[in-house]
Amino acid sequence: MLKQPATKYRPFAPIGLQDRTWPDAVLTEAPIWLSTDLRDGNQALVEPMDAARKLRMFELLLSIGFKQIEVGFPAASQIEYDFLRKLIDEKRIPDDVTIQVMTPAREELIARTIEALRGAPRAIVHVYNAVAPAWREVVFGMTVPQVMELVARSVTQVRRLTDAAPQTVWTLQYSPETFSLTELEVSAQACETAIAAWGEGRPIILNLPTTVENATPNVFADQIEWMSRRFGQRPGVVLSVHPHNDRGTGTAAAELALMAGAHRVEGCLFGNGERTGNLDIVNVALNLYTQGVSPGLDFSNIDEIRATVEHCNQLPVHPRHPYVGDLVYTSFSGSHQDAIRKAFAAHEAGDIWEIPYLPIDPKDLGRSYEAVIRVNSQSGKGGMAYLLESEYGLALPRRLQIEFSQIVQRVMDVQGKELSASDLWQIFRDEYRLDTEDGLQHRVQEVQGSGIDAVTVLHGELRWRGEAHAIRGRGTGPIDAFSRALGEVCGHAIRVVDYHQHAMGAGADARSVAYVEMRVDDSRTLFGVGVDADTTAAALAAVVSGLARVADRSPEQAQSQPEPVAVAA
Ligand SMILES: CC(=O)SCCNC(=O)CCNC(=O)[C@H](O)C(C)(C)COP(=O)(O)OP(=O)(O)OC[C@H]1O[C@@H](n2cnc3c(N)ncnc32)[C@H](O)[C@@H]1OP(=O)(O)O
Ligand SMILES: CC(C)C(=O)C(=O)O
Ligand SMILES: [Mg+2]
Repeated sequence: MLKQPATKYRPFAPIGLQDRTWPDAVLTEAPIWLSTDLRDGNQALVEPMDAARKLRMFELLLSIGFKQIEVGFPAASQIEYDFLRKLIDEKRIPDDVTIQVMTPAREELIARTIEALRGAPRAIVHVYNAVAPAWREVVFGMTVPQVMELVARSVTQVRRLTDAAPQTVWTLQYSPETFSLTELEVSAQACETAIAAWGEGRPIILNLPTTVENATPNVFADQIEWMSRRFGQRPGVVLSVHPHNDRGTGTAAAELALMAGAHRVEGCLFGNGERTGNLDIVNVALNLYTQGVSPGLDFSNIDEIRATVEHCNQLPVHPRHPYVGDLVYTSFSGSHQDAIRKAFAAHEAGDIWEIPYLPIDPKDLGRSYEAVIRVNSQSGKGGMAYLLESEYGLALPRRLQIEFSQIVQRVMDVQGKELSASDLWQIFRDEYRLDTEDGLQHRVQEVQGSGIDAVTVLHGELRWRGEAHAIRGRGTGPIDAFSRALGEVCGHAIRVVDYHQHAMGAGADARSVAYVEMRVDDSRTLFGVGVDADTTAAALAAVVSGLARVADRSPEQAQSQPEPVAVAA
């Protein structure tokens, strides 16, 4: 038995490119994108797409803006063949779009593939054969010259058959499959052989895959720069890459390869594909977007795209998947929420996007801000204040945020699950008695004196715990007068120490919300909240709310739930 399984493996040797230039390159434009969802993605599905799903995927890819789409492997099955025929016969390929189809370097399969393309206005014929040592030795049992012979024979056949169908504009794509695992000279020789058989200067895509990712992405970048030096300036040649994601670095490999000289990228939406998937083409495109480079693909309704992809592939997209997952624009943790809330408040339309923890504006992808902040036991006051403000228009003063977040935390400790904005609103209404009938029902207000010496005298009828009380109070203003009057009825000394008010809602439905911070019996400081169409009534209701909170606390509660701690602003 192996004691150290790592001894089974050997590292892939770096290629030792000394004067590499790609580390200094900056991506300033989008590459040519090829979607292989209908081929490489499809061949990896538990249940490959039927005709209806294929068509839906094709139309989705068109709507996103792909100009090159690998639509299948027509020699593989009747479904694949018929789908290609449908696209051509029903003239479903827009004038600015080129379809691509794949075939192994096998005579009968090449013949059937090109036959399937008859009548296509434009087409890329994609021929591949594996060139790495293990495949040469184990799969094909071929020497390097025999592999080159296979390439020459196959491409010559493609040329002969396509020359016989001049109504189609043909491009050859040659992929030395397993490129990243292959000696560079062997890959280069295979590409030279393909170019020579196809005809120097005629349009050819040299597509270099990490069929299986085998090294860190910088090694792939060196390989691509090496190939780019050899083929990058050759007339008719487009250098393309086709990364997979076995090491989880498909995106990095593609980006570094573009820096190293590739101009075209093949991949699948959300990284579907063999094993751990093809390169996630959405990821690379939106990474460019966040660097200020337009990818030329439209993901402005990413959720709809995801729904279609999930339908076609019958595979779910992970909630943490870059840019599209359900949770990727959501912060649960308090300090992140605090930073996001402050940055949103400071952000103005037209500003550069610099919102902490949100690398992209969710609205650019058709997502809303609703899910940006969600409250659970990891959250702080900022998150809950954000939800109450964005959903219910409550701008809680900072010290009230601190008080209320401790109340929410206690609920959370018992329930242990996420609280929605409406849960928070209900807790808030209950805690601050927004639904009680208590309060000043009728009031008559008079002001005696004037200027700095003016005194408000307030008369009225207070409803307190279901009973009506006639009250009369004098003070420096209505709040002060009312606090004194209320204190007399309830047997408490009330002093208002801070007061905030703002409008909630707009137009005829607008109401005023008042927050009073009060000191009761010189021993407790806490908030009361009142909402009313009238601003003074809202303020007075806030005083009743605060007092009710004091009065409702049983001695046991006071023991087990300490008063929220007032923290200095
Ligand atoms: C990295 C990639 O994504 S490669 C893409 C692969 N995609 C697919 O295979 C999906 C569709 N494929 C299919 O439906 C089938 O494989 C078919 C119809 C193409 C061929 O089926 P079969 O004729 O039964 O052959 P099979 O699939 O077993 O292929 C193995 C044979 O092809 C040869 N072969 C494999 N790849 C290639 C190639 N690129 N060029 C030439 N020959 C090849 C193998 O050496 C083997 O030959 P052998 O039978 O003489 O030993
Ligand atoms: C480009 C082709 C052959 C491919 O899918 C691969 O090598 O992964
Ligand atoms: Mg592949």
